[in-house]
Amino acid sequence: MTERLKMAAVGGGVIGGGWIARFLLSGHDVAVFDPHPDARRIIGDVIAGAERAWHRLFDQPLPPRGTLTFHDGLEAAVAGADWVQESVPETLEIKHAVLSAIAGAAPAHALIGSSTSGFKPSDLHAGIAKPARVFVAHPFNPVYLLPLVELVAGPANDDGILEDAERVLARVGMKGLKVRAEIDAHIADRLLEAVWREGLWLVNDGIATTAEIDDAIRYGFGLRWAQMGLFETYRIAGGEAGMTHFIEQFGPALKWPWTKLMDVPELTPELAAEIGRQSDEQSGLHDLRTLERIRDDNLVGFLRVLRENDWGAGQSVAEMSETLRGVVDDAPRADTTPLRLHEVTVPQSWLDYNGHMTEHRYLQVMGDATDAFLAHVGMDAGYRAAGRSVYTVETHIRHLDEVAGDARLAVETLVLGADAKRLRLFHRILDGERVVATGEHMLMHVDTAAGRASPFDAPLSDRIAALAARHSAEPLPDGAGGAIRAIARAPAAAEARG
Ligand SMILES: NC(=O)C1=CN([C@@H]2O[C@H](COP(=O)(O)OP(=O)(O)OC[C@H]3O[C@@H](n4cnc5c(N)ncnc54)[C@H](O)[C@@H]3O)[C@@H](O)[C@H]2O)C=CC1
Ligand SMILES: C[N+](C)(C)CC(=O)CC(=O)[O-]
Repeated sequence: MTERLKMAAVGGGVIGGGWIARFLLSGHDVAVFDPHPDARRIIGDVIAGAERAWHRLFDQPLPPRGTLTFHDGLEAAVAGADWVQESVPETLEIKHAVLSAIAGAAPAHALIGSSTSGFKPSDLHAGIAKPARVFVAHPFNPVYLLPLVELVAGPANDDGILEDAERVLARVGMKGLKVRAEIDAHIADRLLEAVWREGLWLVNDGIATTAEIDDAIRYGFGLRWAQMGLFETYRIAGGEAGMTHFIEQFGPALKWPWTKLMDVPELTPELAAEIGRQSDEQSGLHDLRTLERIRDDNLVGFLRVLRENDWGAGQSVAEMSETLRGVVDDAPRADTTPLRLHEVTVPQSWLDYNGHMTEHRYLQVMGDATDAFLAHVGMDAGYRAAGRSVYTVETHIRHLDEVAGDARLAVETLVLGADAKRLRLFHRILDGERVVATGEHMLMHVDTAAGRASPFDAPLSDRIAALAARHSAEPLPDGAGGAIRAIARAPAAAEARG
C-alpha cells in the first residue's frame, strides 16, 4: 500500500497552483489556503492544464487524483500536513508573517518548503520563531512538468531535512538539487538573471527586439541546454582536445567588455512599455492559455524524447512513471477483469497522411500494454537484471477502426493461456466505448544469458497462473485465435500463360 501524503499549499498563484496540480496528480491530498477571491477558479484552470499535459507525458493510467480542499484560514489548511509549500509573493515581510504562522500551526514532523526565488533560508529564518523545519524548495514554472527543485538549508535547520525533502519530492516526480551553501537566488536564478539582464540591455540599446532575442535562444543554444546544460555542451565544443582547449580558446574573451552583467538598464516606464509592446507584437496573437498549452506540449515532447534516450530530465519522468504504476497497482481498478493497465493520448506525430493513427502505433500501444502487464505481475528491472525476460514470438493484430489525434486510448488485457514458459495475451484497444483494435500475442520466457526458453520464476509464475485461472472464466473474446482471412491467390505465372 502506497501511503497517501497530506500536502498543504499556502498561496495558489502561478507557482502554488503548479505545486497543487503536481501533488494531486501524484495521488496525494492537498489542503489550500489562498485569500484571493478567484483562487478556486485559478487553481482549477492550472490543474486542468496539468492533467492534460500529464496524459500526454505518461502513457499509462494515472492514479486517482488526491482530494483537494480549500480552507478559510492558514491554520486549518496546514493542520496534519506532512509537507507545507509556501508560495506567497516574493516580499520578505509577507514571507515572514506567513512562514511564522505555518511553523506555529503545522505538525512538528512537517516539512515546510518555501518557493522563494531569491531569499536565502537565513533571510527567511530571521523573522520566524520556529525556523527548524523551514527550508527553501525553489521550483520552476510550470511546476507540474519541470522536475527541478533547488533545496537550500541554513544553520537553523534540523539535520537531514533536505534529504527528507528529497525523498518526498521523488514521490511526486521531482529532482531535488541540494545547494551547498546559501546564496541569494540559489544557482539557477543566478544564471537566469545574467541572461535576463543582458536581454534587457539588448532591447534598451535597440540592438534586438524581444522576438529576435527569443529566436537567438530557441533556435540555437536553448535546445542544447535542455539536454546537456552549459559545461557538458562546452566540453563537446572543445573538440577532441576537450574542455581545456575550449577554455584556452574562449576564456580570454571573458575579459573583453562584451557583457553588461554588473549593471541593469534603468527600467523606466518607457522601456517597460517598449518591452510590453514588442512582447505583444511577438506573442499577442495567442492568449495566455494558448501560450501555456503550446509551452506544455513542447515540454512534453522534449521530456518524452529525453525519456526514450534515458537522459537528463527524462530519467525523472521514467522514475515517476514507475512510482505512478505503484500507486495505480494499489488502486482497486488494477484488479478488474479484464485488466486495465495502460492508457495513452495519441500525439499528432503518430498520425499518417490520412490523419489517422498509423498502423505501427497500434502495435506500440499493445507492446506498452504488455510491458504494463509484465510490470504488474512483478517483472521489474531486478528480474531482468538477473537474466530473465520475455520475447514476443507471435502477434496477430486486427485494425478495426480509425483513431484521431489526441484520442485517449485505454487497453484491456486478458490472459488467454499460460504454461511454464509461455504466455498468451489478448489486448483490446478502446477509444471511449469503441474497440479500435485487438491484438493477440504469444510471449516466451527466456534465460537471456543462455539464449533459450526457460520457465517463469516464482512468484511471477504464480501471479500469471492466478490471472490465467481468473480470466479463463471469461468468454473467449471476439477475434481470439483468428488468422488473416484467406483470399484466392492469383494463378501461378505458367498457368496464367497457358
Ligand atoms: N512565477 C515564477 O516564475 C516563479 C515564482 N517563484 C516564487 O514563488 C512564489 C510565488 O510566486 P508566484 O506564484 O509567481 O506569485 P503569484 O502572484 O502568482 O501568486 C501568489 C499567491 O499568493 C497569494 N497570497 C498572497 N498573500 C497570501 C497570504 N498571506 N496567504 C496565502 N496566500 C497569499 C495570492 O493571492 C496569490 O494567489 C514567490 O516566492 C516567487 O519568487 C518560484 C519559481 C518561479
Ligand atoms: C523569474 N523568477 C526568478 C521568478 C524565475 C524563477 O524563480 C524560476 C523560473 O521558473 O524561471
